[in-house]
Amino acid sequence: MASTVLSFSCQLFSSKTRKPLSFFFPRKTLYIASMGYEKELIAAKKAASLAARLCQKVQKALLQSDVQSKSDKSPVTVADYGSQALVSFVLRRELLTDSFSLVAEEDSADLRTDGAQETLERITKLVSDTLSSDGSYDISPLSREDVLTAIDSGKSEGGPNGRHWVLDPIDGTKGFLRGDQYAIALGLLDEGKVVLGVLACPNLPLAPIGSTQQHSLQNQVGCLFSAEIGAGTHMQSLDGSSPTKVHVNSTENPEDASFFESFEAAHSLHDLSSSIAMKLGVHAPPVRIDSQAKYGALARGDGAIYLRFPHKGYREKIWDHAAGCIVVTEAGGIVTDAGGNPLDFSKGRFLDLDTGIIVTNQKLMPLLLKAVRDAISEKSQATPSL
Ligand SMILES: Nc1ncnc2c1ncn2[C@@H]1O[C@H](COP(=O)(O)O)[C@@H](O)[C@H]1OP(=O)(O)O
Ligand SMILES: [Mg+2]
Ligand SMILES: [Mg+2]
Ligand SMILES: [Mg+2]
Repeated sequence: MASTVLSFSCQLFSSKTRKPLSFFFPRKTLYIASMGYEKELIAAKKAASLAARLCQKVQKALLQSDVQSKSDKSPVTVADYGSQALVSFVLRRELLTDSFSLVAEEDSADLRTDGAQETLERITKLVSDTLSSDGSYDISPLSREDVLTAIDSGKSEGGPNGRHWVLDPIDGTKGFLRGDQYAIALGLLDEGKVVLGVLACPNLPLAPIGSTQQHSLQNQVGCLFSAEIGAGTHMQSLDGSSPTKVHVNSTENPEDASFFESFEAAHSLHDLSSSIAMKLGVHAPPVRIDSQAKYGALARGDGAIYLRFPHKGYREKIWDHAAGCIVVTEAGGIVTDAGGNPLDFSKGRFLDLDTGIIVTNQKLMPLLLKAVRDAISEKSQATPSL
């Protein structure tokens, strides 16, 4: 079981004179056991890895196909639903619990219509094939109804009590369609707090992004990040290498920091990020990639800052940040809204946020918060509707 070690020394004071008494307690070491989510973490890694396998198959077929145009939404639909059904199925099989609760992005309403039966059949075959390729489940062929039920198990509202799994079966749909970055993002809430998170990023290079140095892992892609509260963040290849511990970039100097943001300008205000970066003195141009792969890349130190400022009116969902948030915080980083408040995952399916999400290391956060405040106030003076 993972544990956190705290060391401290302590001195007593006389209640009459307020002078220190002449002895010290010896340095003590306290072992605070983490709550222990090992079983859940193993299940989550297995579920996300299998879902990644399913998504990779669909993305490969999509990119090789001469027939389907990239704007065709159907392959993405098949992969989204397939990934959600698969994760739900694996978690239930691995954890064997009666109180299974899943907050997930997709639901089966569209698949229950008459016109969707062919799509549903494709999804059912994909899920069955992926499960059989793993070989660890003795499944009689899955029925369409099994798949619909598995997808609909993601309708939970979450909240502050008990345990809830939180899933984005494909985060970064646009990246998936382009053949770029996407992630399968799975987290676990316990009493409103994220206690574990797994990010499977099938197209993320094992070597650092943006590094100009030659690296032995240069051409290998497919990363699995996993984090458990109090136990740090690890990365391994989706092919199954052993996990290594990762840490956020520790730079204190914004001039050495590079920053991540959404590839899609529709998802985040690029001009606001540029103005924040300028105020901070960041020299490097933004690194624009899709999905929570940004959180993974940041957790292993590829860049030092992630800025996300959705357009007015957009409400962030918990499945878009739960796994990414713990992957970064357990690697030593901080995730807050633009006002410096920690993200609150206990409010149901949505996050209530002040303006945007910012991520960096402990040392840069005060400078970053100031730059964010200044840039937002300048922008709102120029455009009062922000
Ligand atoms: N208008 C929008 N503004 C911000 N985020 C969005 C918007 N539309 C979809 N998203 C979600 O943003 C996330 C990806 O953002 P990015 O890749 O830019 O970081 C995804 O969760 C995506 O949903 P989805 O899970 O359906 O892909
Ligand atoms: Mg998403
Ligand atoms: Mg999604
Ligand atoms: Mg979506």
